Amino acid sequence: MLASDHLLAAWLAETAGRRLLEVRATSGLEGKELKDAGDLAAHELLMELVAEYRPEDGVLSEEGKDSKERLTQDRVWIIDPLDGTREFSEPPRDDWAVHVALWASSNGGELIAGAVAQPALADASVQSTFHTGAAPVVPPSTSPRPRIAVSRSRPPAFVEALAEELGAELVPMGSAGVKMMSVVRDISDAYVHAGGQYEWDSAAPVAVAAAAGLFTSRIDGSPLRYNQDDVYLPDVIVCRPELSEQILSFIKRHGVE
Ligand SMILES: Nc1ncnc2c1ncn2[C@@H]1O[C@H](COP(=O)(O)O)[C@@H](OP(=O)(O)O)[C@H]1O
Ligand SMILES: [Mg+2]
Repeated sequence: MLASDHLLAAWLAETAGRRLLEVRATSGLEGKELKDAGDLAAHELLMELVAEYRPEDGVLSEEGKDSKERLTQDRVWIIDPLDGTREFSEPPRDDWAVHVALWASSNGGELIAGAVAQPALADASVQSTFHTGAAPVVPPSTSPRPRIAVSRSRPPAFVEALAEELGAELVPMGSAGVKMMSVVRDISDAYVHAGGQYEWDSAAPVAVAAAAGLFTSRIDGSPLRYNQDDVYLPDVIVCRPELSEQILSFIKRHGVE
């Protein structure tokens, strides 16, 4: 099974997710200490497992040192060991995730696999790992008006104006990955972010969202590019395809300030 990059990504994200649940349940830590312990435990486990199963590949992790050797490698894993760190430290919140993506130099550089695990969602009735090995099927929208997923702690001001123009409502939640998976899961219809983020915040969820047939781009409509020298990737749109034109047009007319 681990010969497949898709299934390896899913297994890595799930395994790190289980480790995070354990840290949350048994460490006795809270607040910043819990955040740091989670970040570190998931990062170290993922580094060990990638080295064991894909020793030739490069890695870019939020919690690791960026060696830049990855710029010369054909395959690079882009990992956020714990996205939504704040929500992780607020049990029993479930809006945090593990992101594992694989970038390859083919076709000028592209994401070729990705997985987002949402470990705290895990109960028998709800799928909690989304991955490119079995691309999720996005159900028809159940909402009479569009829903836009926004940060719980720092919703960008322009998204409120965008929501007004679209007649949309805002759905606050933590974690970039959880917000993108909320579009996949028909909990929202769009995630529009600007003002700061890094490649690891969006790589895996964008790979999954694209595989599920959703629209993904930068806010100027250009493609999202990964494994760049500068890993700052401050803006992203993930939405149902039928909303992309309206969203891009709003941003073109009003900007994001
Ligand atoms: N303005 C900004 N600058 C840098 N990172 C940002 C950001 N806004 C959001 N992020 C990152 O995107 C992720 C989701 O944030 P939010 O829940 O507020 O939407 C978080 O990742 P981490 O939890 O991995 O740090 C957060 O750090
Ligand atoms: Mg993150």
